[in-house]
Amino acid sequence: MGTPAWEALSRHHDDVAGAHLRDLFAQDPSRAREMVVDAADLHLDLSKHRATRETLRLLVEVAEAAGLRERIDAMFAGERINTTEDRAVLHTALRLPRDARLVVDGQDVVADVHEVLDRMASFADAVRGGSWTGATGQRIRTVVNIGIGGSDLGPVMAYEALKHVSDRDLTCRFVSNIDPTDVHESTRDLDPATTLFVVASKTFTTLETLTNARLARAWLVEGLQERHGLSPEDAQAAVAQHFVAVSTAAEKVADFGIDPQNMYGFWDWVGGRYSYASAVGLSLMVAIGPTAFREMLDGFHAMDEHFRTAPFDANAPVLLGLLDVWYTDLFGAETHAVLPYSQYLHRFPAYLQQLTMESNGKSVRLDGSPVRAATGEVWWGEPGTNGQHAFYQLLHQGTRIVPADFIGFVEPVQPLADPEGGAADVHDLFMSNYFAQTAALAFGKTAEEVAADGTDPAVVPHKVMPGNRPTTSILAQRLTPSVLGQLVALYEHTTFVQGVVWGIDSFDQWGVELGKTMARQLVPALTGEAGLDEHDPSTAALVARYRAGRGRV
Ligand SMILES: O=P(O)(O)OC[C@H]1O[C@](O)(CO)[C@@H](O)[C@@H]1O
Repeated sequence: MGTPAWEALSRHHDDVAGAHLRDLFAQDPSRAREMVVDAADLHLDLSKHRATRETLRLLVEVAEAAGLRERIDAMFAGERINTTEDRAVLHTALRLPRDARLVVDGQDVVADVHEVLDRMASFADAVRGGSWTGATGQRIRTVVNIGIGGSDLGPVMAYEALKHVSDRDLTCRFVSNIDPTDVHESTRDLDPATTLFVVASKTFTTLETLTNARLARAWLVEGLQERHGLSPEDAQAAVAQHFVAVSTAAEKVADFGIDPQNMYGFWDWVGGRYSYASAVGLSLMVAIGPTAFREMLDGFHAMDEHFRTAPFDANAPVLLGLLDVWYTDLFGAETHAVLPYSQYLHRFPAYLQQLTMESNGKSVRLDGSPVRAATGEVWWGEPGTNGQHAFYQLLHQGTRIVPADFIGFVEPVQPLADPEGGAADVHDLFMSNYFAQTAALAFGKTAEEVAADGTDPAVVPHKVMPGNRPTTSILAQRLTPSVLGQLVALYEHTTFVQGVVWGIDSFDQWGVELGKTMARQLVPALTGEAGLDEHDPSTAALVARYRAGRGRV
């Protein structure tokens, strides 16, 4: 921004912004073949973007001027690029192969990573194989992950995505919200004797997680006594068999009462939203098994290597990140839709919300000065085809520009014949929507075409499909653990690329702190132990109403 490369891009935007995708394809039909990127097992079609090959070239120059090469190298080398927290950013080290070596502060982090992975694998095998039992000797049937943010969204997203490779004799549940109904609904039909809790919290200070863990511990201890006749002492001691922890904070885990032997650690160079390839993925590993988990890590690593080594003009995360900058800063796009054509990926948009918005929702640069352009995008989405019957109307005919990612798979995970017995199976019916939607968004339907259908002239304007709506199509053969890892790493690095161009720290999250502090301070006001005078008039009035409703006037 402010560089000659940025100025050149802005001038180029003036030239191409008015062009319709219909014209861009007419001028350059080969863009369908050439504006594509292959990264590991992912094929990305960028041809339906409101951009030309010249645009991509100029965007790459912007990235070079922003020092992207140096920033990538610094991240992979373990430099402390998260400057506001003075931390290295090394989620990529979580997926390095066993024989790699990366020394940070005199310590080979790869050896540390694999030591924890091996312990996790032994534990996962023991739970899956039935040798790790609950206090009554019964095998574990349900794993309940208690965590929030990065300690929840990654594991739950990946568990849902890879359910088809999970052990169906075991079920995972995920409790995150401090709303007590979450823990209640997640445990009410469970047997404490066959339930294992994984308390996942990087800091082990997060109010929601510790509160839910305490509620779960009380439910376990009480249930083992009432339903299984354990003495209070035995039920208390059973916590060791029914609770494990995932954290960077060993002392706090011990203070909570979880045996440090049953703690799986990670490191401060793993950000919460970048953490599910670490021990934070323990519940997932129990569900899908160590082999599939390692396949997923290999998928992450394949994308890491692509990002680290591919030239920028053939580098998927670089080009996706730059296209996001293109739309955000030059077209004024405010949101970004992610539309997986896979029901298994139904939590993927929610996962990406934390990844992208906690990372890039910033308004100051690394040096504390105000950013020079709009940053971040509001990420949202739902799986297709559900979204087609809900919000696609706005994508097709609304006045806003919403860049959208369509993620689809060639092979179905569950092969099912067409119930009518035709040539098309249900996956064909499903995927025809994936292809149709991006074509309709790009090329639309003109007034002439609508009129030619014999449409009432008064209705023609309502049926015109403007087209020129940008999309990325991401196509992979099949939703495997490896492909899931590749997809996640793709978006992690895309997020980083944007942050580098905007000059921000994509790895801190100071903006979440004030609300947490204020919530803690407000508790006495809610109970009536403290007055309301020190709060702003609006909040005081609302709390007064709440208090009255709870009989605490
Ligand atoms: O794993 P922890 O330390 O409990 O934190 C949970 C989440 O809370 C946040 O710090 C935001 O409040 C996220 O960045 C993080 O993923």
